[in-house]
Amino acid sequence: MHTCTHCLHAMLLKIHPKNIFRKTLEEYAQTVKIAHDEVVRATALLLMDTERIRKLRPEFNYYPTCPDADIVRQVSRHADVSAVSFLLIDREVEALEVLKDDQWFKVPIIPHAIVVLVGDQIEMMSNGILKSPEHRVKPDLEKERISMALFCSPDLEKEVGPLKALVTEDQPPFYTTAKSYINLFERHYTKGIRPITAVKI
Ligand SMILES: O=C(O)CCC(=O)C(=O)O
Ligand SMILES: [Fe+2]
Repeated sequence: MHTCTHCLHAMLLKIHPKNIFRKTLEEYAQTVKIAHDEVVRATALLLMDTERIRKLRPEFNYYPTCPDADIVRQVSRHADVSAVSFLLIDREVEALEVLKDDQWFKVPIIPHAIVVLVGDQIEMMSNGILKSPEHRVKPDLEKERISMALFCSPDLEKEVGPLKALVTEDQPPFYTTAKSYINLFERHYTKGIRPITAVKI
């Protein structure tokens, strides 16, 4: 049976916790952690906070050939609720698109490259200096596609909000602080609202 929501998120790790693939995934996650620290460091302003972004959540996406591309495209438009996301996209099927200035741009496939996306929590911490882009997957009608995301976030109990160093008299906070920010996702996503609107001042 095919349903479009079913296309999106298959959590293989949960289904196969002892799978041999788990070891490979753990090694990959260790490597991505190094890349993660580099990315956060490269955003200099966040240097003091690298320790806070420590949670890694893998997610596997499988997109079967889809008879109703328009529905899936609408369902999948979102920004990530992570701090930073690392995406391994399909080697053959170009389908990821990012919204910039109200225009959708295809993300090109570059062999062995990892796509790095700023998530909502970095947008909040940077007080809006870095933006979390909306993106979507435009499924291919003829070819199935897979991708794998590693979402990096602070611990749920950590308060996330604009860093003090980035809030001044001239630059007030544009976001409130929030704990468990990722929990806002379900509530808003189903209504088609970006969760970040809930923390914008
Ligand atoms: O499949 C992709 O290329 C992107 C998936 C995605 O945006 C996500 O899992 O948050
Ligand atoms: Fe995403």
